[in-house]
Amino acid sequence: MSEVLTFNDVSVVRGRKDLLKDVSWEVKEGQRWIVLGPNGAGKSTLMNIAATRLHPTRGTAGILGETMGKVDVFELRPLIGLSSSLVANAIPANETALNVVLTAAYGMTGRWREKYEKLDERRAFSMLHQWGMSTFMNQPFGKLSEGERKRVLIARALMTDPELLILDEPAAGLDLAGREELVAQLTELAANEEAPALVLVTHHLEEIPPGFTHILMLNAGEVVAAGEIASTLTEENLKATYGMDLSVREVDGRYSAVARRVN
Ligand SMILES: Nc1ncnc2c1ncn2[C@@H]1O[C@H](COP(=O)(O)OP(=O)(O)OP(=O)(O)O)[C@@H](O)[C@H]1O
Repeated sequence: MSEVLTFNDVSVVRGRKDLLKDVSWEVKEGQRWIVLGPNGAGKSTLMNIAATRLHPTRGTAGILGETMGKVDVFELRPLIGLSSSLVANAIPANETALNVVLTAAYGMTGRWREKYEKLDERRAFSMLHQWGMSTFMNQPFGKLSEGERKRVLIARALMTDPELLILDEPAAGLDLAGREELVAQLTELAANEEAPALVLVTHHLEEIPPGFTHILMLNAGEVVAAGEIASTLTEENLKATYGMDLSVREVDGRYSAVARRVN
């Protein structure tokens, strides 16, 4: 199984603060990871390194067999699909849903004067179709609902047929039905052997799609625990992650957590 991410003692320091501290993490081909942690734990910072948007201050970040700092990131980026608020914010509000997906093939966020291949246009349409968004192809991104935007962003992230797909809080802002539909689609994606390695950042155990295999738990920039979900997502590790006594339930591969009642 080949290495997708090999992070050794990765730290990111800004001023006197360690946004990440000595994070070691390995993601292999075929694995599906959840990254969990409270606000400010460093999840997005870690995803920005994995997506080659940020260099570690210390340590080494191996990405798809290359080492950050020793490789042209523009060669790596087409191999990494990223859906995040950072990407969403870079997209012009008047760009159509189809163009949002299509421009990923050219490493851009807005269409300008480039000429696109018919083949790319067909693939962009097919990606939108797969994520239930083909009827919105001509609608401006800025006029889509939150849930529709999330789907377009995932279609965009998959446009280049990446080897690693990073979804940073894909269910944030979705209503209950929207979340459940997304979890169902991500469950299908996780089960697809052709799908890239997956990394999904979330705050909520309810958003973990069945079929995800591993979890990385972060607190204050440090790894609390990492490993297979079944053995790692324990009440003890959740307490160390969130500083709160939580009671965890698992029903048919779906997880949930609530505060433990003190009698
Ligand atoms: N450029 C920066 N300079 C200083 N501090 C920063 C910088 N970027 C992020 N931070 C801080 O680093 C910490 C980690 O931020 P990050 O966005 O990675 O956390 P997160 O786990 O993704 O949080 P959330 O769940 O709220 O999105 C936060 O305390 C944030 O304020």
